[in-house]
Amino acid sequence: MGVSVLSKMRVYEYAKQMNMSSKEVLTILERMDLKVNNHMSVMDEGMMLKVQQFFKNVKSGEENKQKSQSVEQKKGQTSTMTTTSGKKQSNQNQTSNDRSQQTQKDRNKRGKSQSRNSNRPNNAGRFGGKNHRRRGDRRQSGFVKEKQAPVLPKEIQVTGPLTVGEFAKQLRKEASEVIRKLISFGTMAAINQEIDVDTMILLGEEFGIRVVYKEIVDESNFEELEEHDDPNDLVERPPVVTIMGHVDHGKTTLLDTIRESKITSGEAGGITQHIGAYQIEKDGRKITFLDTPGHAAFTTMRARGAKVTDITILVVAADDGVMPQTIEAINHSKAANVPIIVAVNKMDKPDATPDRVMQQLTEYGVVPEDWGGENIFVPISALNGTGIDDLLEMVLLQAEILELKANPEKPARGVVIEAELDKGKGTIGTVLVQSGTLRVGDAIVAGNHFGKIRAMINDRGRRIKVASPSTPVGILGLSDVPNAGDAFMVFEDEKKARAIASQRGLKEKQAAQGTQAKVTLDDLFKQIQEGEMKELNVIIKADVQGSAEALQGSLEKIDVEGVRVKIIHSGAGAITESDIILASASNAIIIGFNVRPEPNARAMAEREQVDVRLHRVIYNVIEEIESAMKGLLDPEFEERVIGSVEVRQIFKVSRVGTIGGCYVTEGKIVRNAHIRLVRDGIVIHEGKLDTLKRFKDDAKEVTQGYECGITLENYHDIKEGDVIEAYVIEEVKRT
Ligand SMILES: Nc1nc2c(ncn2[C@@H]2O[C@H](COP(=O)(O)OP(=O)(O)OP(=O)(O)O)[C@@H](O)[C@H]2O)c(=O)[nH]1
Repeated sequence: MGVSVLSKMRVYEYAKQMNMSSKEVLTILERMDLKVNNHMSVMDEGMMLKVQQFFKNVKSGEENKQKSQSVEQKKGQTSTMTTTSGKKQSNQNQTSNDRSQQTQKDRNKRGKSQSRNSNRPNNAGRFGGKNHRRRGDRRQSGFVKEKQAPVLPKEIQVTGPLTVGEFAKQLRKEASEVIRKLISFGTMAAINQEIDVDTMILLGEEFGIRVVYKEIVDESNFEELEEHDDPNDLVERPPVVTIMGHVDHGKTTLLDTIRESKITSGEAGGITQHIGAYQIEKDGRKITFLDTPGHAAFTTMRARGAKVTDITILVVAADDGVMPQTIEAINHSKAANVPIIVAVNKMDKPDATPDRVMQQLTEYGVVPEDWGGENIFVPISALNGTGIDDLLEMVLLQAEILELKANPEKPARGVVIEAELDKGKGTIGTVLVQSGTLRVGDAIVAGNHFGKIRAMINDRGRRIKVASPSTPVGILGLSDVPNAGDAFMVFEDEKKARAIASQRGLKEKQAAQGTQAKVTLDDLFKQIQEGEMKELNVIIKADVQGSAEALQGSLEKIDVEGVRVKIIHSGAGAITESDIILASASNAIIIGFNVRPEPNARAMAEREQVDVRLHRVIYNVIEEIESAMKGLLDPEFEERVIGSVEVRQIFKVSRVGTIGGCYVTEGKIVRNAHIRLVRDGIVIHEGKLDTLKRFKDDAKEVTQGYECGITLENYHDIKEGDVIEAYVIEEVKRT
């Protein structure tokens, strides 16, 4: 840098000389672990040099990245003269360019003079006057070298994190300017480092440019869409309650009692319609109950990603206490983060012992408030109705704590509770509206199906026209039957709904197809030729992470006539069942590098027809895959595993070495077999047997279920628990 430095300077002086704020300099010093107290602290020459070096690094990084761009710019400067060195000059330029349109001659003239201007190592134009020239000089030679000042955008849109360089480009600013602003925020970032949207918005404000975050929305994936509501639009919504508990503890009786005693006001006399959920009113406030007792429905919904329940009522019979399904219900609720209210039922029975229930439940983390816990316990009798009012009050209290809210002023979204095909009416589905308001006539997608809502009925069998958040409602008009737990959403019209539904159907089909056609190296060439294969999915399992990475690097370079290898998973360790599941689900082959499949994984690979290739030399893996892609895979020999033995004891004998006391767990082991020694799923030695003995005698082979003594040729590091796999090499006749 061309800045003249004294051997010592105070931070603020140095900052001034560098045309920076003291805070910026302090931030840099702090990040570089150069301790100073404040702007009055003294910096020595070493410190100054380090700060300068930092800027040099920033600048060289930026220059490398923008090299090609700057070449272009230079070209532009000499040919069209529209690029200048400062904002004001840019404006002047603009005017002169306007004027220059008069004659070609004029343009050429001005061009020459401006070309000289913009190549001068001086930024005078930026500060618009002689007085600032010195300062401009310093800037130029020191930190920010502004080559251009294009018209700045008023607003830019970003869709996610960007690197400093990319963001600067969008702002039409130099990256170094952005870096400098970041430093003033106390953040040190290099040109290639990513910055998040919030930071971009802040930076934008600093530059006077509005940064707007624009979400890329895949509407066909609507269950993943997050709700963004203005808090002012949110209104209270009724809680949605699921009743769970052990068999015969009184779930159905409780659901019936509640329904009969507390039907929504104004609807008395209606005939109960089973639609999978119902709503009651207590003290003018509503509660929605899912009508399918037990945790099966709860879990099915959750497995499909739906979060429906706000509160669980756990029914425990006071005469029976905590039973297996009580515990399951607790675990399901906890896993879903749903608060539990305990209804201690059958209190009318003489042998009811509620204290015992409370005591038992504490063992599972469900503790009454009186005992310092956070669960509400309500003694009830579902049969004769005592305690039901208290229970409902507690539900409302819990709902209040949860502050359940939704925005009713938008198209509805929610979950399918149940659906079936009615011969006369077509698909009848019950949906729970979770946000927005559902209306007759709405175009809707539920699961992979679409439709226009022809009619809606409530849990009293009455026709209704609108359904607000937390309302369960039966709908008519879907093209087909969706699954319980499927998400639904309203779209602007039926055409859009149809398109979204078909997109979702296609996605599902593709996902399902992926699990069917299994790729193997043997038929790879055929599939490539038929144009079915553009990418070979591969899972790598290796003895150590390093070799997995090396193999990954080599395989990713393979390109045979446009077909490439895609590594979908790689890791260290034995090939496990979950590797096989992944391979099967994603139509991949597995490469084991110095590792073996676990016994269960081996069986599963056979069942799932997953091609598992085992190797010890990277080159061989690459060759095998390349050959398979070219249709040249035609090995004349193939290994066949004949048996597996487990080392159960170790004997060290001088002059003989280490003898493994073994047990044949699978197949047989023969004296002249090839072997590999496997420890924790990893091949640690490959070679041949030296001796194979039954008791004291040499044996030619030992079969499954028998013990034997084994020594290996030139290898003595056998350990208890090792597995010795025996195989033979056989000639393969290919058709
Ligand atoms: N005495 C008494 N009996 C009750 C009470 N609640 C339920 N019962 C009886 O207990 C038995 C089982 O009740 P259900 O409501 O069917 O129990 P559930 O939990 O729904 O049972 P499953 O549907 O089999 O899981 C029935 O005979 C009910 O009449 C109660 O508060 N007191």
